[in-house]
Amino acid sequence: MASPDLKPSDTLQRRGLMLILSSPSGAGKTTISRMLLEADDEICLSVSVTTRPKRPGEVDGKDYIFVDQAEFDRMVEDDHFLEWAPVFGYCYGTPKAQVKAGLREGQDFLFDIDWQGTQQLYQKLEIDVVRVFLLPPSIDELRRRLTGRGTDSADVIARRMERARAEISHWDGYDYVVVNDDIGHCFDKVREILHAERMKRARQTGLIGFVRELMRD
Ligand SMILES: Nc1nc2c(ncn2[C@@H]2O[C@H](COP(=O)(O)OP(=O)(O)O)[C@@H](O)[C@H]2O)c(=O)[nH]1
Ligand SMILES: Nc1ncnc2c1ncn2[C@@H]1O[C@H](COP(=O)(O)OP(=O)(O)O)[C@@H](O)[C@H]1O
Repeated sequence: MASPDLKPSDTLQRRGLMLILSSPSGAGKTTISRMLLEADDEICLSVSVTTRPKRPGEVDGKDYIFVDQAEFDRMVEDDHFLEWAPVFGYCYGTPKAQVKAGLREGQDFLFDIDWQGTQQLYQKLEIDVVRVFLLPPSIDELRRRLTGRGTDSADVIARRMERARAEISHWDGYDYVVVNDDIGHCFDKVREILHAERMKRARQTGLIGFVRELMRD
Protein backbone atom coordinates (compact mmCIF):
# COMPACT_ATOMS: atom_id res chain seq x y z
CA MET A 1 0.00 0.00 0.00
CA ALA A 2 1.51 3.37 -0.97
CA SER A 3 1.80 5.90 1.81
CA PRO A 4 1.04 9.55 0.95
CA ASP A 5 4.09 10.60 3.03
CA LEU A 6 6.51 8.75 0.81
CA LYS A 7 7.54 9.97 -2.60
CA PRO A 8 6.76 7.28 -5.18
CA SER A 9 10.20 7.78 -6.75
CA ASP A 10 11.79 6.74 -3.44
CA THR A 11 9.70 3.66 -2.89
CA LEU A 12 8.68 2.22 -6.23
CA GLN A 13 10.38 -0.92 -7.38
CA ARG A 14 12.20 -0.66 -10.65
CA ARG A 15 14.12 -2.91 -12.97
CA GLY A 16 17.85 -2.25 -13.33
CA LEU A 17 19.38 -1.00 -16.56
CA MET A 18 22.53 -1.66 -18.55
CA LEU A 19 24.41 1.59 -19.24
CA ILE A 20 26.88 1.02 -22.05
CA LEU A 21 29.73 3.50 -22.53
CA SER A 22 31.69 3.19 -25.76
CA SER A 23 34.18 5.46 -27.49
CA PRO A 24 37.34 5.34 -29.53
CA SER A 25 40.23 4.38 -27.29
CA GLY A 26 41.45 7.41 -25.33
CA ALA A 27 38.25 9.46 -25.53
CA GLY A 28 37.63 9.07 -21.80
CA LYS A 29 35.23 6.20 -21.07
CA THR A 30 37.37 4.70 -18.29
CA THR A 31 37.62 8.10 -16.61
CA ILE A 32 33.87 8.75 -16.85
CA SER A 33 33.12 5.19 -15.68
CA ARG A 34 35.26 5.61 -12.57
CA MET A 35 33.62 8.96 -11.73
CA LEU A 36 30.16 7.46 -12.15
CA LEU A 37 30.91 4.42 -10.00
CA GLU A 38 32.26 6.66 -7.26
CA ALA A 39 29.31 9.06 -7.36
CA ASP A 40 26.45 6.58 -7.66
CA ASP A 41 25.73 3.65 -5.34
CA GLU A 42 23.05 2.08 -7.52
CA ILE A 43 25.33 1.23 -10.41
CA CYS A 44 28.20 -1.25 -10.46
CA LEU A 45 30.70 -2.17 -13.14
CA SER A 46 30.24 -5.30 -15.18
CA VAL A 47 33.86 -6.46 -15.02
CA SER A 48 34.93 -7.91 -18.36
CA VAL A 49 37.28 -10.82 -18.94
CA THR A 50 40.25 -10.07 -21.20
CA THR A 51 43.36 -11.70 -22.59
CA ARG A 52 45.20 -8.37 -22.89
CA PRO A 53 48.09 -7.74 -20.46
CA LYS A 54 47.37 -5.74 -17.32
CA ARG A 55 48.35 -2.07 -17.44
CA PRO A 56 50.17 -0.41 -14.54
CA GLY A 57 47.59 0.58 -11.93
CA GLU A 58 44.96 -1.92 -13.09
CA VAL A 59 43.65 -4.41 -10.54
CA ASP A 60 42.72 -7.99 -11.46
CA GLY A 61 39.04 -8.57 -10.67
CA LYS A 62 38.29 -4.85 -10.44
CA ASP A 63 39.23 -3.33 -13.81
CA TYR A 64 39.24 -6.62 -15.73
CA ILE A 65 39.53 -10.31 -15.04
CA PHE A 66 42.85 -11.11 -16.74
CA VAL A 67 43.11 -14.61 -18.23
CA ASP A 68 45.21 -16.36 -20.87
CA GLN A 69 43.81 -17.40 -24.25
CA ALA A 70 43.25 -21.06 -23.22
CA GLU A 71 41.18 -19.99 -20.21
CA PHE A 72 39.20 -17.53 -22.34
CA ASP A 73 38.45 -20.27 -24.90
CA ARG A 74 37.22 -22.53 -22.09
CA MET A 75 34.93 -19.77 -20.86
CA VAL A 76 33.48 -19.35 -24.37
CA GLU A 77 32.82 -23.09 -24.56
CA ASP A 78 31.17 -23.04 -21.13
CA ASP A 79 28.79 -20.30 -22.34
CA HIS A 80 30.19 -17.96 -19.71
CA PHE A 81 29.63 -14.76 -21.73
CA LEU A 82 26.67 -12.58 -22.66
CA GLU A 83 28.85 -11.41 -25.54
CA TRP A 84 32.51 -11.44 -26.48
CA ALA A 85 34.64 -9.91 -29.23
CA PRO A 86 38.23 -9.61 -30.41
CA VAL A 87 39.57 -6.05 -30.04
CA PHE A 88 43.12 -4.91 -30.90
CA GLY A 89 44.26 -8.54 -31.16
CA TYR A 90 42.98 -9.58 -27.73
CA CYS A 91 39.69 -11.13 -26.60
CA TYR A 92 37.20 -9.33 -24.38
CA GLY A 93 34.00 -10.78 -22.93
CA THR A 94 31.09 -9.81 -20.66
CA PRO A 95 30.33 -12.46 -18.01
CA LYS A 96 26.69 -13.53 -17.79
CA ALA A 97 26.58 -14.25 -14.07
CA GLN A 98 25.03 -11.55 -11.91
CA VAL A 99 23.71 -9.35 -14.69
CA LYS A 100 20.41 -11.08 -15.34
CA ALA A 101 19.53 -11.65 -11.67
CA GLY A 102 20.82 -8.18 -10.73
CA LEU A 103 18.58 -6.44 -13.27
CA ARG A 104 15.50 -8.08 -11.76
CA GLU A 105 16.52 -6.79 -8.34
CA GLY A 106 16.93 -3.20 -9.55
CA GLN A 107 20.72 -3.24 -9.82
CA ASP A 108 22.16 -1.08 -12.63
CA PHE A 109 25.27 -2.21 -14.50
CA LEU A 110 27.88 -0.15 -16.31
CA PHE A 111 29.56 -1.64 -19.39
CA ASP A 112 32.77 -0.27 -20.89
CA ILE A 113 32.59 -2.24 -24.13
CA ASP A 114 33.07 -1.62 -27.83
CA TRP A 115 30.43 -1.31 -30.59
CA GLN A 116 30.48 -5.05 -31.39
CA GLY A 117 29.61 -5.94 -27.80
CA THR A 118 27.03 -3.16 -27.73
CA GLN A 119 25.24 -4.61 -30.74
CA GLN A 120 25.23 -8.10 -29.24
CA LEU A 121 23.87 -6.91 -25.88
CA TYR A 122 21.24 -4.81 -27.63
CA GLN A 123 20.07 -7.80 -29.66
CA LYS A 124 19.76 -9.91 -26.51
CA LEU A 125 18.49 -7.47 -23.91
CA GLU A 126 17.18 -4.50 -25.89
CA ILE A 127 14.78 -3.06 -23.30
CA ASP A 128 17.43 -3.00 -20.56
CA VAL A 129 20.13 -1.37 -22.65
CA VAL A 130 21.04 2.35 -22.72
CA ARG A 131 23.78 3.08 -25.25
CA VAL A 132 26.07 6.10 -24.80
CA PHE A 133 28.90 6.98 -27.16
CA LEU A 134 31.65 9.43 -26.18
CA LEU A 135 33.42 11.47 -28.84
CA PRO A 136 36.72 13.31 -28.42
CA PRO A 137 36.62 17.04 -29.25
CA SER A 138 39.19 16.43 -32.04
CA ILE A 139 41.50 13.75 -33.42
CA ASP A 140 44.55 15.73 -32.25
CA GLU A 141 43.17 15.82 -28.72
CA LEU A 142 42.50 12.06 -28.88
CA ARG A 143 46.17 11.48 -29.77
CA ARG A 144 47.27 13.79 -26.94
CA ARG A 145 45.12 11.87 -24.44
CA LEU A 146 46.39 8.47 -25.55
CA THR A 147 49.99 9.68 -25.35
CA GLY A 148 49.43 11.56 -22.09
CA ARG A 149 47.89 8.50 -20.41
CA GLY A 150 51.37 6.98 -20.60
CA THR A 151 50.16 3.36 -20.53
CA ASP A 152 50.77 2.24 -24.09
CA SER A 153 53.82 1.98 -26.38
CA ALA A 154 54.07 4.15 -29.51
CA ASP A 155 53.11 1.08 -31.56
CA VAL A 156 49.96 0.40 -29.57
CA ILE A 157 48.99 4.08 -29.70
CA ALA A 158 49.45 4.10 -33.48
CA ARG A 159 47.16 1.06 -33.80
CA ARG A 160 44.51 2.65 -31.57
CA MET A 161 44.66 5.88 -33.59
CA GLU A 162 44.27 3.89 -36.81
CA ARG A 163 41.12 2.28 -35.42
CA ALA A 164 39.68 5.50 -34.04
CA ARG A 165 37.99 6.56 -37.28
CA ALA A 166 36.42 3.13 -37.75
CA GLU A 167 35.09 3.20 -34.20
CA ILE A 168 33.74 6.73 -34.55
CA SER A 169 31.83 5.56 -37.63
CA HIS A 170 29.54 3.55 -35.31
CA TRP A 171 28.31 6.67 -33.49
CA ASP A 172 24.83 6.37 -34.97
CA GLY A 173 24.25 2.97 -33.36
CA TYR A 174 23.90 4.67 -29.97
CA ASP A 175 20.98 6.28 -28.12
CA TYR A 176 23.09 9.21 -26.85
CA VAL A 177 26.28 10.83 -28.12
CA VAL A 178 28.28 13.11 -25.80
CA VAL A 179 31.42 15.06 -26.73
CA ASN A 180 34.00 14.70 -23.95
CA ASP A 181 35.52 18.15 -24.10
CA ASP A 182 35.39 19.31 -20.51
CA ILE A 183 35.42 16.25 -18.24
CA GLY A 184 33.06 17.80 -15.64
CA HIS A 185 30.46 18.75 -18.25
CA CYS A 186 30.68 15.36 -19.90
CA PHE A 187 30.23 13.60 -16.56
CA ASP A 188 27.18 15.75 -15.72
CA LYS A 189 25.59 14.85 -19.05
CA VAL A 190 26.15 11.12 -18.63
CA ARG A 191 24.69 11.34 -15.14
CA GLU A 192 21.61 13.16 -16.40
CA ILE A 193 21.10 10.42 -18.98
CA LEU A 194 21.33 7.77 -16.26
CA HIS A 195 18.87 9.59 -14.00
CA ALA A 196 16.32 10.10 -16.77
CA GLU A 197 16.59 6.52 -18.01
CA ARG A 198 15.90 5.21 -14.50
CA MET A 199 12.59 7.08 -14.54
CA LYS A 200 11.32 5.45 -17.74
CA ARG A 201 7.86 4.03 -17.23
CA ALA A 202 8.80 0.56 -18.49
CA ARG A 203 11.57 0.29 -15.86
CA GLN A 204 9.35 1.30 -12.95
CA THR A 205 7.91 -2.12 -12.30
CA GLY A 206 6.18 -0.95 -9.12
CA LEU A 207 4.07 1.64 -10.97
CA ILE A 208 1.19 -0.69 -11.80
CA GLY A 209 0.61 -1.51 -8.13
CA PHE A 210 1.09 2.08 -7.09
CA VAL A 211 -1.43 3.41 -9.58
CA ARG A 212 -3.88 0.65 -8.66
CA GLU A 213 -3.71 1.73 -5.00
CA LEU A 214 -3.98 5.38 -6.02
CA MET A 215 -7.20 4.71 -7.89
CA ARG A 216 -8.62 2.64 -5.05
CA ASP A 217 -8.13 5.38 -2.42
N1 LIG B 1 32.87 -6.42 -26.83
C1 LIG B 1 33.52 -6.13 -25.72
N2 LIG B 1 34.40 -5.11 -25.73
C2 LIG B 1 35.05 -4.81 -24.58
C3 LIG B 1 34.83 -5.54 -23.38
N3 LIG B 1 35.62 -5.00 -22.41
C4 LIG B 1 36.28 -3.98 -22.98
N4 LIG B 1 35.96 -3.85 -24.29
C5 LIG B 1 36.43 -2.87 -25.26
O1 LIG B 1 37.73 -3.22 -25.70
C6 LIG B 1 38.40 -2.04 -26.13
C7 LIG B 1 39.81 -2.01 -25.55
O2 LIG B 1 39.73 -1.84 -24.14
P1 LIG B 1 41.04 -1.53 -23.30
O3 LIG B 1 42.10 -2.50 -23.69
O4 LIG B 1 40.69 -1.48 -21.84
O5 LIG B 1 41.51 -0.11 -23.81
P2 LIG B 1 40.77 1.32 -23.77
O6 LIG B 1 40.15 1.52 -25.11
O7 LIG B 1 41.87 2.24 -23.51
O8 LIG B 1 39.72 1.30 -22.69
C8 LIG B 1 37.54 -0.87 -25.67
O9 LIG B 1 36.84 -0.38 -26.82
C9 LIG B 1 36.60 -1.47 -24.67
O10 LIG B 1 35.36 -0.76 -24.63
C10 LIG B 1 33.88 -6.64 -23.42
O11 LIG B 1 33.61 -7.32 -22.44
N5 LIG B 1 33.27 -6.87 -24.61
N1 LIG C 1 37.81 15.66 -20.86
C1 LIG C 1 39.11 15.34 -20.75
N2 LIG C 1 40.04 16.30 -20.84
C2 LIG C 1 41.37 15.99 -20.75
N3 LIG C 1 41.86 14.73 -20.53
C3 LIG C 1 40.96 13.74 -20.43
C4 LIG C 1 39.56 13.98 -20.52
N4 LIG C 1 38.91 12.78 -20.39
C5 LIG C 1 39.88 11.85 -20.20
N5 LIG C 1 41.11 12.42 -20.22
C6 LIG C 1 42.42 11.75 -20.11
O1 LIG C 1 42.64 11.06 -21.34
C7 LIG C 1 43.28 9.81 -21.13
C8 LIG C 1 42.42 8.71 -21.76
O2 LIG C 1 41.23 8.59 -20.98
P1 LIG C 1 40.60 7.15 -20.64
O3 LIG C 1 39.48 7.40 -19.70
O4 LIG C 1 41.68 6.19 -20.23
O5 LIG C 1 40.04 6.74 -22.09
P2 LIG C 1 39.43 5.36 -22.67
O6 LIG C 1 38.99 4.54 -21.50
O7 LIG C 1 38.28 5.81 -23.52
O8 LIG C 1 40.52 4.73 -23.45
C9 LIG C 1 43.48 9.67 -19.62
O9 LIG C 1 44.81 10.05 -19.30
C10 LIG C 1 42.47 10.65 -19.03
O10 LIG C 1 42.90 11.16 -17.79
